[in-house]
Amino acid sequence: MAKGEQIVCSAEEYFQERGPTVKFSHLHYFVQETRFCRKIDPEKCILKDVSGIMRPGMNAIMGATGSGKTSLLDVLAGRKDPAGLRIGSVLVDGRAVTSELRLSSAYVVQDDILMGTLTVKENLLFSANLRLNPKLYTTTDKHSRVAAIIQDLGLADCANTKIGTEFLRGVSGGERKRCSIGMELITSPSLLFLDEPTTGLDSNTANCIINLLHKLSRRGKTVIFSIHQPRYSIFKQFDHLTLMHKGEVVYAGAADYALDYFTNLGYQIDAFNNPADFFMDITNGEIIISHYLFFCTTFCSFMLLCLSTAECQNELATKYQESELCQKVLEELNHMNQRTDGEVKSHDEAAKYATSFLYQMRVVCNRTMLNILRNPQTSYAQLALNIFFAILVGLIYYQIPMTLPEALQNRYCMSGAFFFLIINMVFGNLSAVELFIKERAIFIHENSSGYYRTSVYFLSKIFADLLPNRIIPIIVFSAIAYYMMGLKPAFEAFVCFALTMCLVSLAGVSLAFLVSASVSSFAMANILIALPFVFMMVFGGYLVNLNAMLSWLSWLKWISIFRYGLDATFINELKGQLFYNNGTILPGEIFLKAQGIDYSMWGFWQNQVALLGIITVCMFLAYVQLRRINRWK
Ligand SMILES: Nc1ncnc2c1ncn2[C@@H]1O[C@H](COP(=O)(O)OP(=O)(O)OP(=O)(O)O)[C@@H](O)[C@H]1O
Repeated sequence: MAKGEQIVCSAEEYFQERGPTVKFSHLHYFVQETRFCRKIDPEKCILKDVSGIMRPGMNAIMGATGSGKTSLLDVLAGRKDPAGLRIGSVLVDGRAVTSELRLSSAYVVQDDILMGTLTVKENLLFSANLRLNPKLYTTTDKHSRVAAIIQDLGLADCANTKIGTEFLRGVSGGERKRCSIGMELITSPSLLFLDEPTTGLDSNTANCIINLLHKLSRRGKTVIFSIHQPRYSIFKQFDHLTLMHKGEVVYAGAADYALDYFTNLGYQIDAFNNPADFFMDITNGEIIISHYLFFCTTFCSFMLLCLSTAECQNELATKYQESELCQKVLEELNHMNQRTDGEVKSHDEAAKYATSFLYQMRVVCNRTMLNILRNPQTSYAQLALNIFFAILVGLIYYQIPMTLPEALQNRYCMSGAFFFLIINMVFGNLSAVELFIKERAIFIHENSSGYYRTSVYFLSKIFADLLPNRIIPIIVFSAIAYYMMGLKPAFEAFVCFALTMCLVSLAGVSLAFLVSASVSSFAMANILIALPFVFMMVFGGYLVNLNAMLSWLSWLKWISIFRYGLDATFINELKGQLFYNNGTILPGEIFLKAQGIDYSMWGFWQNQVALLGIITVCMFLAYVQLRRINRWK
């Protein structure tokens, strides 16, 4: 397809490709439960011998909570850990589910995962920019496609409204859901999975969403979704119904035949009852086969009834498996399995992204910067905190004299200015632990849907966080504190001081990033970050004489951010300075020697190199941790 050929005015033309047929046979899915980090035996089987065929149209998966709807949907969409699928296979148009297939289909998660500070249109454009190949689609094409989707989903009125965050009221729940669906429709997928698209919406909005899906299905798409308790106007739009109970299929077939099927089994629907509610009542055991009613008149029969009701629920799955309906499906699946036996074992190649690394970098960095600009509280707070502490330190240690003993006491004694500065640099960056935790869900969703590479997300966050939240406030902090305290007047000395402060701060930040990428809760992150900071402070060599106590732990000073920061600041300040004591002049080097600090040129720069080393190692490990995040549902 040549570039530019995609400029289309109507959404209709985007959705012409016919959807695939999804066939799955004898799925047995197991999960390993854990308690106190220990595996509980035996494994839990959450899908038991589930088979079916879903063709282009509206395919609903219904069932009570915990019946296995989402699990089945995830297995079909290739989003569930394949290790749990012990028996059975899923074929999409006769092909096994690979990463490529996963990326070409659409998956709308239950909790809408959208960037709250961006408008509906900006979110859709973000998806278009990253998921449409720029070699095939011009910027105008992408804008046309976004406009068509906005029109098609009825989002025109709120196109320029922000989605909303916890601090900002944005679009309504229904508009949010439609925007989530739009994000997936950008690639005009022929196969669409939706996890409970109507949950949490009022009945009218739910109706609108289902109407929209119905419209898509009539254009040939295969729409597969899980749902519970649909009202009748929604239910009647289903083409195919899979009814689940405790991980087993109790009915799979045409939605409009389901009522006849259960009536044939002996269940009677009340007049005016909604068939969807009726089916749910049957699976929950609240409706019983009519001939059992006879026993209900006596207590004895009541006991019998209870037994038969419990049995009845398990029997539903057995009855379905024995039914002609199921036999037909199995026959068709057997036939297909024989034909595709060789093809199924095709290996899963790494998915290809629609856009290059640099292009992704540009788009993702733009969004991250926009997000920071529209949600600047953290950046403002960081800057304000640094200015406050700089003025505080400046006032406490205002114009430190060059006469002893105050000159040295105030500079480097345990309670001195430098220690205070370094502590502020390290602990002032605790907010960095939220970086990867806050957006974990959005990263997992977008990364596994093929928006961008992990490295792109990592680098964009690092650049976007480091500049506004770390480097700029620290330079401001250094300038205020340095000149208020009256430290060495040479400008180079100030530059070296500011550089040391930046490196100390970045070392603390990189450790926070590592923790942030490794855990998913703030509470855990706070515990994990406080521990190494306190250790580094204690074993930095200034609070405790390591040779006198715990000498076997003295090696910890080599990984102490505090030690490198303090050594560098002392050398920078004391080297070449003269101090006065009762008429005698003492060079700063004497004090450095007394402390055992190497004040040569390398002696100073080795601290910066060590800090850079800590930053590099922690950043690298943070990236590795981000890659290791479990993407399976
Ligand atoms: N990773 C897991 N570990 C333990 N149990 C699990 C896991 N995944 C699913 N289950 C269990 O499998 C069963 C089916 O879960 P599933 O989420 O598929 O149900 P559902 O029908 O979609 O429910 P709901 O409507 O509440 O979302 C539940 O009992 C659930 O607790």
